[in-house]
Amino acid sequence: MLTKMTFFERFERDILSGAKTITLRDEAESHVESGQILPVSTFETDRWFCDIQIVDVTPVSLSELTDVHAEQENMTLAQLRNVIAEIYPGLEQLFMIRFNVLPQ
Ligand SMILES: CC(=O)Nc1cc[nH]c(=O)n1
Repeated sequence: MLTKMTFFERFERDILSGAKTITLRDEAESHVESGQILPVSTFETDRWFCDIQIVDVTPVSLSELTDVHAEQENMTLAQLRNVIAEIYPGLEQLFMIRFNVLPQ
């Protein structure tokens, strides 16, 4: 089970504002469960910036991504596909983790 989650710094503002409410991860980073509370820090410097509560985790393949997923990531679908291809080149099986940011 994961005990923390990291995000690239470029996503921090969208997460804190509530504009980004999901993250798409590979299998290794999918081991969280509904209700779990996790500290979140930046991938680059491991700086804590919030705590999140997991809503749910759902398998989703790259080819199944829609505008709804993109909106939940505060991106266009084209942007989202590019981001995923950059982070997880060649990976088809993803896991959608929905979360809420807890008040600080
Ligand atoms: C650090 C890292 O992998 N961050 C990711 C990966 C996928 N989605 C996301 O929002 N953040």
